[in-house]
Amino acid sequence: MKANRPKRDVHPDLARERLKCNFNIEEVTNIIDGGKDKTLERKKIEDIALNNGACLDEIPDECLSIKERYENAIRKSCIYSNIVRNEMLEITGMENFESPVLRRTADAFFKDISPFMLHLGMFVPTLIGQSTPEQMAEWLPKALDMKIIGAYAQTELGHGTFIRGLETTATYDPDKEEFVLHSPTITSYKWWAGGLGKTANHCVVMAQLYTQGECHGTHLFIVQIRDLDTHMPLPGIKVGEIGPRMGFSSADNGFLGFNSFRIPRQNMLMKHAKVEKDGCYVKSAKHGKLTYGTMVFIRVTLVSEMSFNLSKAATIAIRYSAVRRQTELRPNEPEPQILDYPTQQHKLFICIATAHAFQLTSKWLWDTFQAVMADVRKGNVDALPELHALSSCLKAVSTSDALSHIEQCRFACGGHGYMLSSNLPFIYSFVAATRTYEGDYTVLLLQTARFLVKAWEQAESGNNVTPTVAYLNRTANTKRVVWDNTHEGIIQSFQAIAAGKIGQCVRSIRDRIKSGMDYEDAWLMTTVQLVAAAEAHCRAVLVNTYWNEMIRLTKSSSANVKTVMHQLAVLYLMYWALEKTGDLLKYSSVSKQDLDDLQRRYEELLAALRPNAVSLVDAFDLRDEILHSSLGSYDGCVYERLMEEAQKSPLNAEPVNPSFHKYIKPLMQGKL
Ligand SMILES: CCCCCCCCCC/C=C\CCCCCCCCCC(=O)SCCNC(=O)CCNC(=O)[C@H](O)C(C)(C)COP(=O)(O)OP(=O)(O)OC[C@H]1O[C@@H](n2cnc3c(N)ncnc32)[C@H](O)[C@@H]1OP(=O)(O)O
Ligand SMILES: Cc1cc2nc3c(=O)[nH]c(=O)nc-3n(C[C@H](O)[C@H](O)[C@H](O)COP(=O)(O)OP(=O)(O)OC[C@H]3O[C@@H](n4cnc5c(N)ncnc54)[C@H](O)[C@@H]3O)c2cc1C
Repeated sequence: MKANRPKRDVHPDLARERLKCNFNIEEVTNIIDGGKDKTLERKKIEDIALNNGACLDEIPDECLSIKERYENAIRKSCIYSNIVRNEMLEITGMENFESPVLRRTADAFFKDISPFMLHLGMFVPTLIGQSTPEQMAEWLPKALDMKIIGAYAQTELGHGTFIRGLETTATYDPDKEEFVLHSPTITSYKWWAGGLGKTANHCVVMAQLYTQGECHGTHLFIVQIRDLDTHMPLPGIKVGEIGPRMGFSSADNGFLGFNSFRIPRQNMLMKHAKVEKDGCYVKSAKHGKLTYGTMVFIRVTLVSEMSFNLSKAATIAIRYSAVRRQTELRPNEPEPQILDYPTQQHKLFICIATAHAFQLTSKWLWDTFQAVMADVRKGNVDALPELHALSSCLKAVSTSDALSHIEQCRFACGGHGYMLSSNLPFIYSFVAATRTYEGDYTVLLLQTARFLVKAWEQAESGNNVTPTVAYLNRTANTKRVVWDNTHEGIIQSFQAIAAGKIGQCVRSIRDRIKSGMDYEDAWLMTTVQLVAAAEAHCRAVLVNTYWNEMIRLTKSSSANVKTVMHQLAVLYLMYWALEKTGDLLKYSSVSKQDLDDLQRRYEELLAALRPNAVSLVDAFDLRDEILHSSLGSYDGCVYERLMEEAQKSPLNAEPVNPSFHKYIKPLMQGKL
């Protein structure tokens, strides 16, 4: 089903906005993409995938029934994965199958989500990260060639966060050289896995491993759940879809139960531990948590995923705000564009800056991840705790911030932002899930806090700590940092806030232990503060990384690009400094006058960025097919598109709905 949309002239307000631009848009796009060559590659891939128009639906997805929506998503997933398999991977290379470009291009096909997303997003990365070379040779080509379709079934009805509490068992039977998978209770049913309900024929299952009468904790197994020909569930497998959700409507999130279901011994993913034929358990992992590797990988990728979602929301809201006019400022003057209101700029410019902050930080995080993984392959796991702490807090804070900024984008679009055709509700509900999945916000910040408390104790006793907490060596024993309103001063203040909060947590725990509590209770009573301390640490990492990366990446940029990139980074620092004035007053020497000055400079910066706002979102270079928005298209023809989308409502298919004759008329006539 293809729909041909009329080509329209660009709305004069948007055209005027674009004339005001004073920087080279392409240069900024190149910085976001990671270089000119990357931009060219992305555009080439987008052309291949999108120029055939396969992404457009005659009937909007949201007007379909649950079943039709799923079937349409599968239809498009097959078209899309064929394009990926036959054309795109040739350009990106097989090793880059999870490239953000593929992810971004997929959005043009799926306003919501593809049922294949978890196959490529988690099943394949788990095969790569957790298999032996022999297992990889067996499974990976089939998975990449879509000969098998997988899901990642870890979470159960009773446990998502506490992985050690999972109940599914995998008991080794040495006589048959098989594992017996079993779901002993209702709470042990696998629950939530994307693509598991109806699509997948295989999945990775996390289960408690039992061999020679002993439990060795959770391990990963690859399990075929459906017949490859008939697609019927195999005997011993109970599988289905979990029901309607806030978003992820077409991802057929599923449940799965095992009734003494047997799989060959070779189906345990044995990179980090194995079970010999005789049932002997051998652990080769140098770190107990390496089986959690796929989660760390996804947490790392989610930071750039948040940048992408925020850039979509910001593009929609800013283009709309340039076209929308509301309220006379003075009698008989034309109504201003709502983008001229500083309150609107306050809601929206931080979204552009945050998309940049997350994008630049995500590249740095990705490089860190790659370096740590290279060390792990050589047997050195020393940097794993820091990577876990870093990926946990950046996943938590980036998803949470993206969610609240996207909600601001919706507010910024008034009533029309509430329309599904604006795409903002889809973006919001997709991002809402990211705050929970792959580790809930609070839970992950508490993981970071464990690392920070240890680092603080090391710094306190004069030992050097790892790079991302190096600021503790400088600040752990200082009371308040001297306020300085330069960017260096603001970054140091964020580090002082983090150090101050971590130190306060350590003191609270110690005081509680002194007054008779054991360590676990003292920790538990301090968790509200610990979450705040981990968030503060994450903010310190974000402001520092964003600033340093922005300076590094604009070294050879033209003067005006340097200026606008600099303005965005300063805006980001100021926004968060003003959000955290209470903390600044507590942990720095900032005065009321300093804060008033900061507020004024922030407002001046909003005004300075105003003429470039539309061009800054143009620099995200998001094609209309990817935006899917009646409010955010490049031409700005908002009202025409809203009307066009309204016509597609199934309720408009007939002038009078049958319910009038069945119910309303009898009610009016007193005959009901
Ligand atoms: C054709 C169309 C295709 C279209 C798509 C194309 C594009 C494809 C590409 C897609 C790319 C990107 C998109 C991605 C989308 C993904 C969608 C994902 C959907 C969601 C999936 C899921 O949610 S899967 C389930 C995830 N579950 C969780 O995250 C659970 C959270 N819980 C935990 O992680 C853990 O239980 C815990 C960390 C909270 C606790 O674990 P545990 O109890 O075992 O540990 P302890 O608390 O006792 O800690 C012991 C020590 O271990 C340290 N630790 C813990 N974890 C780790 C780790 N991972 N690494 C290193 N160290 C770790 C912990 O810190 C403790 O240390 P000490 O303090 O030193 O003791
Ligand atoms: C859209 C979506 C897709 C998903 N896809 C998959 C998938 O493909 N595969 C898969 O295996 N799973 C998947 N999940 C499951 C997801 O990973 C879990 O829901 C997530 O990890 C949270 O776990 P939970 O649901 O058990 O929450 P809970 O842990 O029950 O959390 C409930 C509340 O308790 C709090 N809490 C829990 N533990 C603690 C603690 N120790 N300290 C303080 N507070 C705590 C949390 O902060 C939260 O407020 C998906 C979930 C969603 C929403």
